[in-house]
Amino acid sequence: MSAPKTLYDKIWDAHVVSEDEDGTSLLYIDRHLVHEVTSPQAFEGLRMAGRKVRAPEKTIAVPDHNVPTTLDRAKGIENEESRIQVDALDKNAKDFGVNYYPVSDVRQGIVHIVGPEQGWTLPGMTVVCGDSHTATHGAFGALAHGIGTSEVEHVLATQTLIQSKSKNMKVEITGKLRPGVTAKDITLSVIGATGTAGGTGHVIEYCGEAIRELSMEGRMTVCNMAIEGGARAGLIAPDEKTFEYVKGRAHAPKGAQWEAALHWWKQLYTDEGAHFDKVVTIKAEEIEPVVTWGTSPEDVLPISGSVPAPEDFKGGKVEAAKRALDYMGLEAGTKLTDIKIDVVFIGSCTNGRIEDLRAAAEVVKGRKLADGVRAMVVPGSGLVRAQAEEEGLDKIFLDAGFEWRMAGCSMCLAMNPDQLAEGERCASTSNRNFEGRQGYKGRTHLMSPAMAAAAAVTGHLTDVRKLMEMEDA
Ligand SMILES: CC(C)[C@H](C(=O)O)[C@@H](O)C(=O)O
Ligand code: SF4
Repeated sequence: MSAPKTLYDKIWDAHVVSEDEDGTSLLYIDRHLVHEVTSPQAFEGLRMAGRKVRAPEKTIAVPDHNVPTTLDRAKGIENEESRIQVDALDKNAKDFGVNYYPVSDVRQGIVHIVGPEQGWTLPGMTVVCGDSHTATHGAFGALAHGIGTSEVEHVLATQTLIQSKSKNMKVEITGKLRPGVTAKDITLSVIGATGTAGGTGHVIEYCGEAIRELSMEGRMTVCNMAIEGGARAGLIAPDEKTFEYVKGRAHAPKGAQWEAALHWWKQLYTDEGAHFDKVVTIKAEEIEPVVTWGTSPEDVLPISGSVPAPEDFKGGKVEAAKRALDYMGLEAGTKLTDIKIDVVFIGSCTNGRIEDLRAAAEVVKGRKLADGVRAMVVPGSGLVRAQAEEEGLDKIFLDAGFEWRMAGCSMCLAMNPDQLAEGERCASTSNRNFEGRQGYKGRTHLMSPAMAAAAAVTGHLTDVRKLMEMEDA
């Protein structure tokens, strides 16, 4: 019998092409996702060297960060820097013959939503992209992580990547979530518990009853933020839900190939007795709907709490908390539910999928935006948008006074005109609350789609369970 292996060990071992004396390995890459921000120099490097893309059929490109999300976006991009990046991707995709979903294609959207949607992301694969939130694809039991632009060029040219193996970390969420608590609350609570450096040097495998009970979309939300917890990647072992989600998608295997793939996918679990270098266990029943109060994803608290005081922290964190409170314009001791908001953003690769829009719409239905609040819903892909319209969700949002946008990263990072004005405070379903992330001097509170919707209709941070009169509130 060979030694018990973790899921990460198994995928790693299946992809090692060669091992170097310096301890690094050359890994085969199954899927290379590409967006317009981190790829221009990589393609240019190939062009200058007279090289080709080694496996264009395994390379998938889509513009997302810079694209306008207004209905008239076919008119083109005003901002020159943004336009140059998107135009470059248009040209590079054509010149190098890779799979491409241009802005005019209904399948266009955020790269991490398009990959799974089109069946490019499959269990047991290695998936890379010049983007830190590539961790999202780990929800399928794929080893997925971000790479830098020079690595993008290396993968384009060789379909391989030089890597050092990470350590194994297990995050187990035991028991069942209470009503009104979502995948976003799990992933933020994990970071609250471990800190943004808690996963450094590790690949996290999320497991436990609460993870198994999540839908594939919820699992993507959890893995999406593995990087915010410092980890190289997040993983969830594939199961029947995974196979069901993947089956029949455009680029999923078919017929005999499907059967062969299933055979391999069913071996993708951590063996009994396999070693983890670090283990974190959280009880699902103890997780509440949470929001962030500061400028790091670890600045997270249950909505029933109050803004902390710098003295509540230790060491270097005291100064960081002072600065965060100052930047956020918050006073220690303020009840979180007394924090008024100006803007609501529902979207991003964390929470821009159909179930997220359904959850938000359920809260918004029959209600109106609070006075003075502006809000936008930005579906994660054109197909998510179409599905939502088929279900009448667009009408619910429009009737309440929300803007209903086209797909893209949008106000998650404000590379397009969707930005906060100075000092504006936003309830956001995205994954980063860094200073200026959503616009110069803009302030971000991260939360789930249901919680963002509750803030939209009340005008302040709100416990969605109270608004919806759920038993646990
Ligand atoms: C632009 C890109 C490189 C960046 C990332 O890597 O994550 C972006 O997607 C983000 O979310 O900050
Ligand atoms: S939606 Fe946000 S986090 Fe996701 S890839 Fe785009 S900018 Fe990055």
